[in-house]
Amino acid sequence: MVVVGIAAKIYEAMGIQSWLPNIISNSESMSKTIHDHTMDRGYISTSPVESSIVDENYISWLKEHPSAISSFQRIINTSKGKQIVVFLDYDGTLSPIVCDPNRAFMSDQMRAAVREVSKHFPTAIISGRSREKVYNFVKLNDVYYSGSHGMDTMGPAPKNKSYDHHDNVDRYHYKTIDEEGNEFITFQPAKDFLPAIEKDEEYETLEEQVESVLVNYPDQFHMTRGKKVMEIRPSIEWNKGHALEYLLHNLGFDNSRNLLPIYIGDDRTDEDAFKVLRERGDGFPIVVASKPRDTMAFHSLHDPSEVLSFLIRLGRWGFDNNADFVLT
Ligand SMILES: O=P(O)(O)OC[C@H]1O[C@H](O[C@H]2O[C@H](CO)[C@@H](O)[C@H](O)[C@H]2O)[C@H](O)[C@@H](O)[C@@H]1O
Repeated sequence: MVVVGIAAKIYEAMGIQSWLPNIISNSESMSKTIHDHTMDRGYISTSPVESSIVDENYISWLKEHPSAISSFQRIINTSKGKQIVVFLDYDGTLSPIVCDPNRAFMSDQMRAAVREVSKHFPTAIISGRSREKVYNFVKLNDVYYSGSHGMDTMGPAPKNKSYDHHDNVDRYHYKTIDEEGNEFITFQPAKDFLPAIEKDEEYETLEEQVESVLVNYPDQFHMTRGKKVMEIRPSIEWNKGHALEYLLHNLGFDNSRNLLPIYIGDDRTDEDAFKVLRERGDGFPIVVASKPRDTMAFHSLHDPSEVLSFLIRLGRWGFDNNADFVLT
């Protein structure tokens, strides 16, 4: 019953109430009820509702940053007469966070959803990775790519590489099956190092070492921090927020009155773009977060599987409303 109570609170926070009286206390049946319900609403069956977000703090945080899925209609209602433009972060947004950055694959489902969205709305992927790396993960030609935190931006590019994700099979490379029986290959070459990576003291030591090197280059470089990642960046005033503005300008959408930018991202570096949207006052910054955190975003999505649900709905809405965008 405790589990039912918490699940009910989560769903209430997500704006799902009508089915609550029908909840049954048997947890297996409840799982199925949640699964069926989420499927009905276009959610993804891998929803972590049954496990990891059973967290009171998260529930109250959700009230401040409501689910972009339950707010979907409200978001769409504000788009009347406006051009929706979609900005997506890559790691942690379109792909799950994994140990090896070279294995942060985007699922075929996500790719199909992004492809569908890009048919109807200008779509850009803004990443801390190099543009080429992101392109090689996403492999869609009709989207804009902005790599290196927006320092390297390019429009539609020809597909230039195939990606083989079945190489290097060893004991770290194993098959997992989701609730629907779909098979996934998981590859975690740094799995054995996880306990060490988790030790804050060691991360801090590394951080100190990097800083001690950078002290010699005060005008040229600075360090930024992401999810278990430190990056040395050239000291120029350019971030994902600038990239967003640059892309809007380049797409010819300077008239903010007719624009509805949507930006979805999970990292600290995405906050620069959220801030730009807040300041513009015309868009929807959406943070991908499975835990409460300080953010400039208005709405939230729990994880990439919810990003997928949101994008599927957006693409479907674009299709139903004949919103065709032709990239030039
Ligand atoms: O702007 P993003 O597209 O979110 O890229 C940010 C960083 O992403 C990568 O690191 C993160 O994802 C890795 C793979 O899931 C993970 O191993 C790492 O802990 C994360 O920080 C990428 O490696 C970085 O270069 C990007 O800056």
